[in-house]
Amino acid sequence: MNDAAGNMPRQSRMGPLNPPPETLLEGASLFLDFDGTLVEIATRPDGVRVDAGLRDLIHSLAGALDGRLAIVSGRPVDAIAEFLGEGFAISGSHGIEMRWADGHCEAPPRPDSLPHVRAEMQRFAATNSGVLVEDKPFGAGLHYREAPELEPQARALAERLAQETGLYLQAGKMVFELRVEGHDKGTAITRFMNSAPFHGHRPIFLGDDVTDEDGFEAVVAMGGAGVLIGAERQTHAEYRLEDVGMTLAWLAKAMEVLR
Ligand SMILES: O=P(O)(O)OC[C@H]1O[C@H](O[C@H]2O[C@H](CO)[C@@H](O)[C@H](O)[C@H]2O)[C@H](O)[C@@H](O)[C@@H]1O
Repeated sequence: MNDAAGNMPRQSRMGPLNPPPETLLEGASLFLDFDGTLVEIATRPDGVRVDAGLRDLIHSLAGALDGRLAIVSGRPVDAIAEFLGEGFAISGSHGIEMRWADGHCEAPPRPDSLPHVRAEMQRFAATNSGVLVEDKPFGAGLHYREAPELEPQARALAERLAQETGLYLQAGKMVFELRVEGHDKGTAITRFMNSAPFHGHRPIFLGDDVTDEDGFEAVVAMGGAGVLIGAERQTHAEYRLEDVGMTLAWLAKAMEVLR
C-alpha cells in the first residue's frame, strides 16, 4: 500500500541521510509542517493530539528566533491557530492562505466549484464506509485512511472532479484533495522569505509528506536545507529525523543552542 500516493518529487536523491546538527537553527528562518512532523498521524483529521508542551515549544522557538518561525501546513490557517495558538506566522491550505505574525492575511478568492466538489465527495462517502470528507476553505479532502482498499475509487473520483472543475488534485497521506492551484509549500516559504523578519536568514524546513517536497526544493534554492521526518525515500531534504518524537526532541535541543 502506498501511503504517499502521487506527487513524487522532481529531482531528488535517495540515500542515508544524517540527523541535522543541533546548531542548524542558529541565524535561521524556521518553517515547520504540522501533521506527521509536529503531531503523530491519527486515524481522522480531528483525531490529532496537541499538548501544552508542543504549544510552549513552538512559542518558545518563535521567541528564540526573533519571530522567524512559520507553520506551513495543508490544513487551514484557522485550524493551525486553534491547535497551536497565535503570535507566529502560518501558511495554510498548501500555500494558498498566508498569515503573518502581525495578523496580516492574504488569500485568493474561493472557487465557485467547491460546493459541487463537496457534494460529489459526500455522495461517495455516503455509500463507502470509512471514507471521510474534510471541508476546507479553498478545497476539500477525500480521506480513505479507514478504508485503504478504496484508494483506486477515491483517486478516480478525485481525477474526474479535477478534470470537471480545473481544481488541482493534491495527493497526500491517504487523502486526495481538490484545491485552488498555483500555490504550494514552496511558494509559501518563498513569500515568507521575501518579507520581514524572515528575509536574509537561512531557511530550514521540516516536513514528512510528499507535499513537503516543494518546500524542501524552495529552501535548497535559497541556500537552506530540508529535514525529512520519517523513513528514507527519494527526497530533496538534506537531513532526516526518524519520527515525530525525535523531531520534538531535536527542536527542544536546537532551541537550547539558540539561548
Ligand atoms: O501539511 P500538513 O500539516 O502535514 O497537513 C497535511 C494534511 O494533514 C491532515 O491529513 C493527514 O493527517 C490526518 C491526521 O493525522 C490523517 O487522518 C490523514 O490521513 C492525513 O492525510 C489534514 O486533514 C489535511 O487537511 C492536511 O492537508
